[in-house]
Amino acid sequence: MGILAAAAVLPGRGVAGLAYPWWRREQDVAGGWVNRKRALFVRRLSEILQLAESEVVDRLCLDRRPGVRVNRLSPLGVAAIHHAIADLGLTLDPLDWCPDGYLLRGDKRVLSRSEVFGGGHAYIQNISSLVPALALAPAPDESIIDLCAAPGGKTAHIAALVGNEARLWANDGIAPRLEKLRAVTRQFHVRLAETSCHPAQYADKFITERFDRVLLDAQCSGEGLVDLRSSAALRYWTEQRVIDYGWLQRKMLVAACRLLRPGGVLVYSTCTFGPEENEAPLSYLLRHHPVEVCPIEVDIDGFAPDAWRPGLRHWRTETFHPALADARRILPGPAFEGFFVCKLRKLPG
Ligand SMILES: C[S@@+](CC[C@H](N)C(=O)[O-])C[C@H]1O[C@@H](n2cnc3c(N)ncnc32)[C@H](O)[C@@H]1O
Repeated sequence: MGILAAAAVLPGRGVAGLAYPWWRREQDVAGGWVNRKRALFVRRLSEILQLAESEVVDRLCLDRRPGVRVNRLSPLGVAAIHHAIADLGLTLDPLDWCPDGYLLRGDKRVLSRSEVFGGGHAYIQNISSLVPALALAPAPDESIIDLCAAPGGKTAHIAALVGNEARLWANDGIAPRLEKLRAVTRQFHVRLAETSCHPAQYADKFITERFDRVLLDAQCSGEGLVDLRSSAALRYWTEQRVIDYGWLQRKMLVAACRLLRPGGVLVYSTCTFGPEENEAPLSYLLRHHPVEVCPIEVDIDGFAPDAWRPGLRHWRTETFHPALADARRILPGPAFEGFFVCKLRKLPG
């Protein structure tokens, strides 16, 4: 067969076989795949969050205002930290629902490159990440474990809430991440009783101590952090990956529950939306282990009305535990990243 004849029968070729070269076809196939994945993702989130698809897209295409937590553990003192931040030409707008929590007005890079951050006097984090430690409501003298702790933002927040006066244990399942956690906690003046590198799903096999409070800020598919303006935003996202994480999280939750003493409190959080990673593993825990859901007493409603949704009762063929209405699904917005938080208490028995 001659070249022109071959070109004529190959799919995707133009009349002369050159008008639509192979590399354009590859690009279009990849582009079509990316667009289909994006459409599937947006449709899924629209169902989960009960928002119009256009609103899902708008909420995942935002430059969010950065959050800042002024670090009470710093030897500099809170007033001096505020002065140092003002001297950088930056402004802090207080969050009435989070002590020492602020929204930053100004360029985050100015703060991250400054001695205020380098010296561990103020931590930069999205304000959704402030909710889990507040929900945990730690108290001095308690024993507390953070099971997926690296890089350490929430560990440092817990330490600040108790003035470094709790027995605080930080675990992360990935060794290099644990090193990062050690560096961050040193930088932010956090006193840790223990660090360890165990897979959270088996942590109860390695750790014999039982705790007053457990934070499980689980590894997840990160749907709440997706920025749809980036063509690579969904590179690693698939529904199968979401389902696989759900199985891991179920095991992590069971181990976390076993690490609690009766009456102890567990906070489960993810930065993802899939019910497979949130309500499904939690429903399993509630149906097979002695735990109950507690309301989350962090009042973000005045700050951002309509900022969150209750946990879902149904998703596709599944029905979830009714108590999960007290879980919170924080919607992505101009300040909040997408997040899920649930607080549980271990019952005696
Ligand atoms: C969402 S991040 C935690 C963020 C952290 N809580 C913070 O506020 O800085 C999840 C962490 O889980 C860790 N991780 C992944 N798989 C794990 C496992 N099987 N067991 C324990 N930790 C794991 C990752 O290394 C990652 O640091």
